Amino acid sequence: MSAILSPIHSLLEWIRNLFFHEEMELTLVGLHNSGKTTLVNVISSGQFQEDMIPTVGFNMRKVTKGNVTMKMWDIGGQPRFRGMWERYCRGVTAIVFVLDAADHDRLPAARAELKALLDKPLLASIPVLVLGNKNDLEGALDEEKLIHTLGLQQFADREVSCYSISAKHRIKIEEVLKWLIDHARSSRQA
Ligand SMILES: Nc1nc2c(ncn2[C@@H]2O[C@H](COP(=O)(O)OP(=O)(O)OP(=O)(O)O)[C@@H](O)[C@H]2O)c(=O)[nH]1
Ligand SMILES: [Mg+2]
Repeated sequence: MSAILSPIHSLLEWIRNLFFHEEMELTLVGLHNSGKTTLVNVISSGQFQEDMIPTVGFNMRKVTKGNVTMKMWDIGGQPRFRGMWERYCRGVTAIVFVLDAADHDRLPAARAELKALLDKPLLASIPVLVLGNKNDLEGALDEEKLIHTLGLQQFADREVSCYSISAKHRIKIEEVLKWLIDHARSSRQA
């Protein structure tokens, strides 16, 4: 057997070595077509599908990997479902806001929806992970540009992180999982 572990094996090994069983509840929100359901699929089964059906309402997926159980609420991003976002974000371990980092025309709308959500007083203490998805596409904004374009500096008084990822090519998925697990731990210790 090769001594060099693939990234996914080393991640699984790292998860198995966690002493505590971590339970976390996440809510994924963001404009439609940003890749929320794709990300949930990639995290839970490793499957990428090109032709996805838009989410109507929401899906819930529970997945256990090693010592970690993740309950993921995946909410539809079409305008008619956005009124549900806040309700599904209340009390979760972390909010994951996904956007299509290559869809420049819709970045202002993504910024406005993110701001409206983070302005909700009941969500003030919940950590937020902003994911600029589809970084495999030409013209996708990198982390620095995302922070600037989304105006993330205005949230300096709360826990907001931003990664540039590709659910399709599994770029930075390990870092996303590590961030989530770290935040599950800190919320348990709080
Ligand atoms: N190139 C590329 N395409 C992606 C990536 N992630 C998702 N997609 C594609 O983007 C489209 C929309 O993906 P979904 O996962 O359905 O998006 P969603 O955010 O769940 O959309 P709603 O359910 O309508 O809110 C699909 O065609 C996916 O194949 C990625 O990382 N790169
Ligand atoms: Mg969806």
